[in-house]
Amino acid sequence: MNSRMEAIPAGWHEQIINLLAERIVVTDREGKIIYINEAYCEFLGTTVEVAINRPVQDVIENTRMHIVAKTGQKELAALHPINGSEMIANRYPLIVDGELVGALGTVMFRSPEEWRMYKTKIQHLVEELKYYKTKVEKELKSKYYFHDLIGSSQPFLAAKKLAERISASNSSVLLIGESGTGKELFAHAIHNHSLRSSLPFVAINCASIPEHLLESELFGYDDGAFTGAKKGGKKGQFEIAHNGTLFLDEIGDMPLSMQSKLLRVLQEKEVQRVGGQKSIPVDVRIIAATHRDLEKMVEEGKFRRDLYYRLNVIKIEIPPLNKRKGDIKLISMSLLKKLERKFFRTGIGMSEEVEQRLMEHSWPGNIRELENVLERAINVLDGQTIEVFHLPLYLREGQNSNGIASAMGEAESVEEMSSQITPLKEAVAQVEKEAILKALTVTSGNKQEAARLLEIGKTRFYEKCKLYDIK
Ligand SMILES: Nc1ncnc2c1ncn2[C@@H]1O[C@H](COP(=O)(O)OP(=O)(O)OP(=O)(O)O)[C@@H](O)[C@H]1O
Repeated sequence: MNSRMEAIPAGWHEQIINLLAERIVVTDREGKIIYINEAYCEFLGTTVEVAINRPVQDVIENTRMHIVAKTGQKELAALHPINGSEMIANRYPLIVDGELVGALGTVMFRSPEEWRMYKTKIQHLVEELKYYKTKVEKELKSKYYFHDLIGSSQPFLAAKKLAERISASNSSVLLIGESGTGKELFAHAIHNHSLRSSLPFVAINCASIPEHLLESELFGYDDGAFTGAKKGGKKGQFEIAHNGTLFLDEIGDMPLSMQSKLLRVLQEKEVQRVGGQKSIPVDVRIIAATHRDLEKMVEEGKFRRDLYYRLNVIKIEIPPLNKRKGDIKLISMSLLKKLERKFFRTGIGMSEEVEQRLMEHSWPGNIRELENVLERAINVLDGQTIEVFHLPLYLREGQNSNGIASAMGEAESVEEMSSQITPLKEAVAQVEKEAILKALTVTSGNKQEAARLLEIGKTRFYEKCKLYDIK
């Protein structure tokens, strides 16, 4: 029997490939798509004609195909978030005649039904895995000190000075600031500058812990507290942070039922593990942080007033990046140094035009967004100077700070101006769509984070994405 490929009629090849893997993409060494099948395009909400010859990162969110095409390192059964779901991706380097020529990627699941079934099955596990992964990463990450907090603008220095001054005290601290302004960095720095610095610093993100895990995570559990509980029980974060600092990030997202339990622990300075009887004394300094307006939440009955007072002993407001634009260059330089180490590069700088674009932007995602923009630029940079075309589209186009092109300034007559007026409903829809797209760019496609930036619930966010056909 002839087992050579030539024996297979040419017209069969594509169908055979499609049967082997429902969604398939092939790139060259530069990460440019040279083949993608219809099923994959359909799933991505694009077409083969649009996708072909484009950089794979522009077509497939969160892809790493261009990296595999460069490194030659295969990645098997990797979790790949697409369209808000975790898919399983395999990425193989393509080696022809001993030479790395590109990469081949497949995504599992043959039908949306199959994918939905799988998704329901593993959703719980993925949530838990994500939570523990972030926690481990955080624990391994180097700790920050006040000198790591870059900025010389007046409002920033005032916040930093206050934080430094109160470090030695044992009072609770409430850090208020938009997402990505550096609240976590402040918490680290306060701890490292305090008398507790050699003792544990435990960070916990109240928004990212699945609700059913929060209580046992904070307070621990005793042997046999629930099915699947570890033998011998488990310490909670309060016990682990004993004598040190407990950083409660996103405190505004803590469910009301948990708020009462937290308040009790703060008042009594002792915890009771889930399923346990014993009270365990704990001495922890609390640093809480949120991007939400807690006072408003208290008024609306969404946050306990007594807990708010207990946490809000020392309030530090961290200014958003657009209120300290003078710091943008300094912070960018410091971030570039950090990124140079990460990517084993040296001497990376930015053109004046790029600096100008960075100054003009409103930075809804603050320093985290700036960091993402620079990291993306380094990824696509061949030389040493970041130019405007290395920036994401929304910064390249020089939109004004609201992301809406300023048409008014260009209009010459009343007639011209009136011809530019769109029905309000349409205009609102356009602004909403742009805001969602921008939030998704800022968060590198993370829908949950994008919803948070836009300050709307996840359900509303998904409804809007559906309405505006945003995949
Ligand atoms: N002043 C600063 N100088 C340099 N880097 C900073 C500064 N502030 C924040 N960063 C960087 O910006 C990123 C976001 O910071 P951080 O996680 O502390 O923000 P956050 O306010 O806690 O965000 P979130 O509310 O979303 O959790 C981090 O990578 C951090 O290293």
